[in-house]
Amino acid sequence: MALSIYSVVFAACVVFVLNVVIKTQLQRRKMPPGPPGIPLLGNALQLPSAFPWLKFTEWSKQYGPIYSLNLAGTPVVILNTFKTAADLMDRRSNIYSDRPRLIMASEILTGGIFMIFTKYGDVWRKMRRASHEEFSIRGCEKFQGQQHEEAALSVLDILETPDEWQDCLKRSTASNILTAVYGRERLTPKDKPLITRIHAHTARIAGAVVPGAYLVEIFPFMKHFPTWMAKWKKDGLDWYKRETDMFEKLCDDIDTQKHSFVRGLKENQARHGLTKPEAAWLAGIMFSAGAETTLGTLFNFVLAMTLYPNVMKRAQAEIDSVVGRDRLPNFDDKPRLPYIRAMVKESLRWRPVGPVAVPRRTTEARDDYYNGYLIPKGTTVIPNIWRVFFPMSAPWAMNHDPELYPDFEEFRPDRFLDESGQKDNVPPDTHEMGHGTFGFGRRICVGYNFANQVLFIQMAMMLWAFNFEAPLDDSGQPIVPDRSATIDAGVVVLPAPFKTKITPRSPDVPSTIRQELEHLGAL
Ligand code: HEM
Repeated sequence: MALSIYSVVFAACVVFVLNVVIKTQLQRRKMPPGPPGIPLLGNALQLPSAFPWLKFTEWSKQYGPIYSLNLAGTPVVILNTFKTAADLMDRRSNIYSDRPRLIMASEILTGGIFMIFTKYGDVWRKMRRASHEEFSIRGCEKFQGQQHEEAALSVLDILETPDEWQDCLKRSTASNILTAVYGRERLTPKDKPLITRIHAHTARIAGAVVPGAYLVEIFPFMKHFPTWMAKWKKDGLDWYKRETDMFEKLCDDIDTQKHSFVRGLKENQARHGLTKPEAAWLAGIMFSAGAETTLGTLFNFVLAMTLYPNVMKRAQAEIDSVVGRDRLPNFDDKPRLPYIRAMVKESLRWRPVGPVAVPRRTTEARDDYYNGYLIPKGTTVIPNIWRVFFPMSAPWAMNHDPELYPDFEEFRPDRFLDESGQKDNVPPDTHEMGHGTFGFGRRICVGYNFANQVLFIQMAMMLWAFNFEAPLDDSGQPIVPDRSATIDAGVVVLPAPFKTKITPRSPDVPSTIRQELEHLGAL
């Protein structure tokens, strides 16, 4: 009798597993082509845990602009061109705007109100509307004064400690965001504990997203375990409470005399309808989402300046002819600095700090079809924005698409200018930006206007003030940085540490910066 119960249970399991395998295989046949996998696990074991986007690009060579994977039963679609991304994420955004479920990172550690992971629903809509208002192109103009001052101060910092240029930029990008969000004064060493705390918060969330970090992602029923038998859940909920207190306190303490994101949220609270914790977490995410991404892009810019002296000289010539040497560049110069505008685009295209943006999930409402292929409901959709490292016969990765950028590995800003060299010229389906680094559709980066402004003024000021060159070794040979070495820093991918020699372009650089800062009342 006992044997027959076991036999029945065993047979039921076999039928269940076979059913899943057959269903998955039948579904896969209708989906875009892709590498064959093994039963149940599909392609899960073929994907390396480090730099998986390199594998995505390698597969794209074989399977083209859109292909599919099966990651242990989860259907995944990889998009490798701007057109496929725009067709789906821009033009069918009602289906493609959700995020994959992240139980630990989104539902437990951040209470479901960490905007970047939030489900495509009412909370996200409220947050998106409120943040879009403050960070729209018009909204961002209010931050230009502060960004100008911050860029000038950071250039002065670099001038005084050129070997610590990375720390100087780190402080200035952090300062930019915290000043805009909370109306704080420029960061000083006494703010270090706060910055360390926010960085630890970001690192904790990034760690929770790593595949395999928490079993609950594979066995979702574990979310319902009581906290006494699930320490990971208790810790996560404790962190959520502690960090809610931290973000709420930061909002309570804002300087109401200064323009800031939080002041705007408070003034429009009734219209936005955000609860106190939702508003506090919305403000809090801006640092996690905006500081390291902007910083990484500036590191890539410095790398490019070190590798491409001719590009640097052309940019400096443009600045000198428009701005001159008696004052610093400012935002009013932007319309007359097309090459610098193109340089911002090229820095974001050349080395995107987020190789696969933030993955999406199709809504559960219905299956979709694209070019005759099935994209089942609940599919994870990954835009492959990354680049290729070496010439391939047919690589597909959006920012390094050889059909749009034949010399894709070169840093060449004038690819984004028309023949006159004055007007912007960008490929279609890139939101007029020339790259996919800020993502697509309704969930495109809400801070991109803010980031573009910071990048523009920071690059313009650095090029006005400095020359960058590869330093020499003991035998007088230039130490050329490795252009392809990268490190995965959790939230972003950065260039591996490299050295650059930074020198002022003329002896009066320090006095001109000081004069301007004194005039602004910033010194
Ligand atoms: C170079 C700098 C930046 C890069 C490369 C970047 C990139 C991205 C990407 C790829 C996404 C996901 C888009 C998608 O799903 O299609 C995103 C989302 C987001 N970004 Fe940025 N970002 C940058 C700067 C900023 C800044 C400065 C802020 C805030 C001031 C910010 C706030 C956000 C937020 C809140 C989201 C979530 C949007 C949503 O889910 O609706 N980002 N960003």
